Amino acid sequence: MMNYRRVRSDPPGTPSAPAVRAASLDVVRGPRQVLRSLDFTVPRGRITGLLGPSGCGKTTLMRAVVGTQANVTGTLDVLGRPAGHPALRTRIGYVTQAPSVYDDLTVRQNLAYFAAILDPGRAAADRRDEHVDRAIADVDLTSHADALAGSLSGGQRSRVSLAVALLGAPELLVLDEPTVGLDPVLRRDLWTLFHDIAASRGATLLISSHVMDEAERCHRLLLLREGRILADDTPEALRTRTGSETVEAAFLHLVDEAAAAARAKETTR
Ligand SMILES: Nc1ncnc2c1ncn2[C@@H]1O[C@H](COP(=O)(O)OP(=O)(O)OP(=O)(O)O)[C@@H](O)[C@H]1O
Repeated sequence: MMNYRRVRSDPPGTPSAPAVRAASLDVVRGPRQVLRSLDFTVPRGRITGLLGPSGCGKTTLMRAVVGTQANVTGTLDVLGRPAGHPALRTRIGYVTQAPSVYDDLTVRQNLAYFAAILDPGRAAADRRDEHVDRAIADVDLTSHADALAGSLSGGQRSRVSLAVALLGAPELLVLDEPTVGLDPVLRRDLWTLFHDIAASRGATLLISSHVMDEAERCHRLLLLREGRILADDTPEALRTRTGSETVEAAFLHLVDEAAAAARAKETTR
């Protein structure tokens, strides 16, 4: 289905370096400390799900990873560089929750506009057309390529945003709730696409969701609650460790466990 350019290989000596490495990571937004002492890694070439209830800090963590978040302290390395390093700009694709497309342009014109920014110049015109066609096909919008973005459904507009992020063949794709509001068939198709992207070109995907059943589709999970990491494991290991049938049940088990530990700490003071 897809025919991506090969991503550049790791620098010599770092074949298994994680895509993201955080140590003692704190983020303050306004008067609040939103993320507290996070330590985790995101492995390369895999899909890592960032899950947790609304307001737990998923978007804040993603913004820190892509380098758009202020007041980040501690260590946060992304693709071997400190988060926010200018050299990372073309190596990361970021899709925010609100689709960032121009409603008065067609799908193809939207893609062509962003392709011209990424790969400017007349000499690159044919290559750009090829990349635009491929990105549109990857998100299954070929039949809507000449429709105005403003006339598309919410799910279709989200897929245009995703196509824009795929244009530069990024090594790391950071997707903030990409399936929110989509029907079950579209959600399944998008998850198939995410797995294709990871498998066919070794890209790393960090995908947030607050829908726990999507956790089962990830290779690895970071469960967040109130700005802290509750678990960093595979879905299977989480279910086994907590004796739960689903990741949702495992999450609830861990929440109860953390609350019990906090109460025990209070009473021993
Ligand atoms: N601009 C801001 N200034 C101050 N606090 C903020 C700001 N944006 C978000 N917050 C706070 O930071 C916390 C984490 O927000 P964040 O958007 O990262 O959560 P989330 O897990 O992505 O939520 P959702 O699933 O609803 O998108 C929330 O308590 C929120 O109120």
